[in-house]
Amino acid sequence: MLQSFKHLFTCNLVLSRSFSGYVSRMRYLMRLKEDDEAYREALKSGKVLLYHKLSPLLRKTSSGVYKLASLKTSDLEQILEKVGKDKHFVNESFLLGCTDKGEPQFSLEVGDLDRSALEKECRGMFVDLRKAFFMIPGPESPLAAKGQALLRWHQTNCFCSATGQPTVRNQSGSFRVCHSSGITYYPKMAPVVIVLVSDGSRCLLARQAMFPAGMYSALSGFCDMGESVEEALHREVAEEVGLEVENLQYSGSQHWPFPQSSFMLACHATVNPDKTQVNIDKAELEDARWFTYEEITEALQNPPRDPRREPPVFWVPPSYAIANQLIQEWANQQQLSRKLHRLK
Ligand SMILES: NC(=O)C1=CN([C@@H]2O[C@H](COP(=O)(O)OP(=O)(O)OC[C@H]3O[C@@H](n4cnc5c(N)ncnc54)[C@H](OP(=O)(O)O)[C@@H]3O)[C@@H](O)[C@H]2O)C=CC1
Ligand SMILES: [Mg+2]
Repeated sequence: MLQSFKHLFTCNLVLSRSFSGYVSRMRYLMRLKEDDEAYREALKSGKVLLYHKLSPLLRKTSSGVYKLASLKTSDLEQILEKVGKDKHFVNESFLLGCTDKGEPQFSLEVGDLDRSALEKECRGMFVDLRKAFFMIPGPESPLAAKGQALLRWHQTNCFCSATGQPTVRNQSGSFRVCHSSGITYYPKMAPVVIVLVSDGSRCLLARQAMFPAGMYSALSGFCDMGESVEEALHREVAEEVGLEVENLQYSGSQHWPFPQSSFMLACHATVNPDKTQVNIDKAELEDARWFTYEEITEALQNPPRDPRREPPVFWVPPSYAIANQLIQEWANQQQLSRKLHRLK
């Protein structure tokens, strides 16, 4: 028996050597989710992102740029003790992923601790996530979002919905179990369709009353139970602006942490250019209108610095939102077809 395990172990080593770095990292993360001992070891050598009441900790670099602060576990233990918390509190961290170099990353909620004392000790500041997205480099946004989403999910899933009994997390935080009912709960995202509708020369953007002043985005909506992406997309456009879309084209997807975790599925679609009259559902939308290529390129080229303080008349969601990707793709497509048209 022992020999066969040994054999398996050797095979795994050989295999992992032949894997690409990406595969090795994914296999490593898989192991950390399942093997508590390996998880504890990883936590000792990993880095932790701190959140205070779900706001991530940022640090200003010497070049004046803000970045997500990730603290070495040993440093964090010392900081915790300085602010009057047991160092073993780091064990409450959740596994987030690992860097390209295979360094494990974790998130920890420290909302019960004194915010300013922590900020001083960590040489950083806790910033509301929406605001942080305007400050940190684009590639850090998904990690900041995931860290917050995972913490929120654990905070709001402490009890079993069948028995009302407390649920218990596994070590890595990849699920929670109710020992009374035996039900395992995994972190969830709600599927949402988002679509940029074009009539060939203009695109349709809308705003909800709760959006920041002047911001217009692509149409979006939660998928109903049992719906396909295509059905949800047709229904949402019909409900919100009274149009029938065709030629659906998938663009990409994104995890979106606000207000709860959504899984955004982004598509392009067209309408018949003779049937573009919008009929807005005022319960959902404050406004929806067609924008020209010139209006869109102007908005893309001049994103507002601080839209909540100085909102422009019209602006589009920032680059970390998948709506921005859709709008950018549409503008590129328009530019190309205009060039081709001129060549004819
Ligand atoms: N990343 C991006 O680029 C963008 C992301 N989004 C995100 O997409 C999500 C959906 O967009 P939105 O247009 O508001 O959606 P909908 O058009 O479906 O309308 C939202 C309404 O659906 C109800 N609702 C809330 N949560 C759920 C749920 N989990 N399942 C079913 N219905 C629900 C709410 O009703 P009630 O309030 O009555 O309970 C809410 O008023 C939002 O979270 C938004 O932040 C939107 C645009 C761009
Ligand atoms: Mg909507």
